Amino acid sequence: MHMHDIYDNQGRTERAVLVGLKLARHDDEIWTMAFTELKGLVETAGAEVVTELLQNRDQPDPATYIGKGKLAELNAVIEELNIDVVVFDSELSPKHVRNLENALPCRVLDRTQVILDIFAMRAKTREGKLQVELAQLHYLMPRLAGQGAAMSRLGGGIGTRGPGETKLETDRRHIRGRVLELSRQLDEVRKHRDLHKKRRKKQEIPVIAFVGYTNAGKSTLMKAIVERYGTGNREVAEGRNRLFDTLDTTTRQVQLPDGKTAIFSDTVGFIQQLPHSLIRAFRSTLEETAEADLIVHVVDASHPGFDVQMATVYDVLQELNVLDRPILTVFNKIDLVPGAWIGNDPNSTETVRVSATLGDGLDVMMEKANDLAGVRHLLVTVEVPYKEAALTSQVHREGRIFEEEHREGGTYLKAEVPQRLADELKAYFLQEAEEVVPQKETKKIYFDFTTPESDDVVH
Ligand SMILES: Nc1nc2c(ncn2[C@@H]2O[C@H](COP(=O)(O)OP(=O)(O)OP(=O)(O)O)[C@@H](O)[C@H]2O)c(=O)[nH]1
Ligand SMILES: [Mg+2]
Repeated sequence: MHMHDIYDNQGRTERAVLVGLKLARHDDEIWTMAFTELKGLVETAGAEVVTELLQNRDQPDPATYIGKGKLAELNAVIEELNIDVVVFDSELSPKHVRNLENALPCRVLDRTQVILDIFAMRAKTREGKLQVELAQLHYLMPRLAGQGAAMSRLGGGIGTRGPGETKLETDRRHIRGRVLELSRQLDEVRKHRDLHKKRRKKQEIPVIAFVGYTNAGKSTLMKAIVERYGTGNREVAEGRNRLFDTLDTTTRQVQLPDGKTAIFSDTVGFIQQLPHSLIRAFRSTLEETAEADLIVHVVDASHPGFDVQMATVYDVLQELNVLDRPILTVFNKIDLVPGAWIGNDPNSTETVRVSATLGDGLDVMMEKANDLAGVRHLLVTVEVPYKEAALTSQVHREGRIFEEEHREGGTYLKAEVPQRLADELKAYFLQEAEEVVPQKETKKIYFDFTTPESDDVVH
């Protein structure tokens, strides 16, 4: 059971008006981007945005979100333009919803409901569907009073008009029961997945997770990589130019440049003010990221607000507590902005520029991913014969050298090297190699895309 709020019963495209409230504390650029994004979301959900209404205020009106005058104006617009649904630009409080529904002759939605609706349309797997329904119920619960209409859509069997106190209680109990049931079913689905995960861990296969803003190109990149380097199932759905195209996690096996197998995973994209009920419900999907050995942060470098989008992604990653992982930032869609200055990402371990559609930069990306994805490093103490000079210079290139001496039998080295190189050096070990435990530090969220530096210019 899903709420397809945007469609009416006849399946006719609904006519929507967007209402934006710009508060004194809002940053101009970020606010405008979020509002433009809301338009995209409403269209993605299938409605036609007929017009927009904006208001500047210090604070939202405590009763009706927008002021009384604006509300009157909105009423006139609804009448005149034959509007079916009003969409407000942020998450409305239960009180706002109640008052606005009473004051307006059409349906009232907020940004969160639109996102929930898109998720409901997209969910394909059992887990995805359960998660969306759970998020919808979490959103609905505190807003039950006055949402008789919403309840009838959601519950079906429940009476249509409310909110008599008794009915409200029945609704609450019904929803609570459903929440419990959904949580139980989700637990079951997840248990299965955990089994898979354990097996993977045992085989020491590194997991590389794509994260990024919605529409950044994660799926397109996944497809390009799997086509080139995939082993096993190479089917990946085509990326599409629409918001929240991907909801369910796809994982595929890929061969890294050093020959080792890795698992790449593509999952749901992020957005500003990702509804909290959704983060809660999708926590386990998002937490897959927490299991990853490497996080690949895909950025749409051609988007004018890509820095804001990056900050949003880092906010979510911080909430998921995964900023201690190595991060490879991939500036994608570079074909659309050739020569543009892009900037650095102080949060990432490495940066690379690619075009997923043209395939540019993928090999460099794979090499960097290879180096960052949990490749075990070992501290070796060796004496390499002089005739093996190539090996010595390889240690210089790939390792970190702590001691070096030219001895009679060869070059004495104490160095930290990748597992693969340690294997090659095995014959010359003077003592057992030691495992190097990677240092994990929590990074600070910090951005500065304002001052171009000469070596950051893309040629
Ligand atoms: N020009 C250009 N377009 C790209 C590139 N990579 C992706 N796109 C386009 O960007 C749009 C979004 O791509 P997706 O791969 O679906 O994006 P996503 O990050 O998976 O999006 P969600 O699943 O919604 O989070 C599609 O229309 C792609 O064709 C690129 O390198 N260059
Ligand atoms: Mg996708």
